[in-house]
Amino acid sequence: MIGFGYDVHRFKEGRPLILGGVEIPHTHGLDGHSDADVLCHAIADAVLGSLGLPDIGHYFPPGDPQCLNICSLKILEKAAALCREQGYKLVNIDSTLVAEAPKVLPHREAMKENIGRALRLDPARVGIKATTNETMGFVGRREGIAAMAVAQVEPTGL
Ligand SMILES: Nc1ccn([C@@H]2O[C@H](COP(=O)(O)O)[C@@H](O)[C@H]2O)c(=O)n1
Ligand SMILES: C[C@@]1(CO)OP(=O)(O)OP(=O)(O)OC[C@H]1O
Repeated sequence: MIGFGYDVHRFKEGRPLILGGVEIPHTHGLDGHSDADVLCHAIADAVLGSLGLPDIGHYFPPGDPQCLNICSLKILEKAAALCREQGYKLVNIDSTLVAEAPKVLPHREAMKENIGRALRLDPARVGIKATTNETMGFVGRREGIAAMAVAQVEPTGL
């Protein structure tokens, strides 16, 4: 079974930029109630979607004081735990970050390690790609970063 996830967060000055659990040096971070890790959020929704479960807002309600600045790797840990509880295991993840800046690919290996650890998945099975939006739209105007992800799961018995 497969699932798809999409998320977007707006840039905000004075916040750290966290992507895939890695703090990436940049002029702006992303705004959010959590750590605003747009990549982890998209991947979590892809995992939850593959199982037909509700999205991350159901498990981590927006505005919930317990979610304030939460490390989004914890959200991935929860999604992976739900997957195991349902009798499924993750096969692989693929994802794309859409950001005009900064360059994120230099941090790819560190992000893969973090995400693999949180999901209990071999980092070699965590795909992370990046593209600019060629200066078009809100991403092109450097207003924020978007992320898309797919997840594949299969029954544990296979
Ligand atoms: N935020 C980004 C965007 C892109 N990259 C890398 O640059 C390559 C070229 O991107 P274009 O949008 O100009 O085609 C892309 O394939 C990525 O390898 C990046 O690291 N960070
Ligand atoms: C995880 C949550 C918790 O507030 O994080 P946010 O930073 O609000 O991010 P968003 O992707 O807008 O919604 C998901 C929320 O459930």
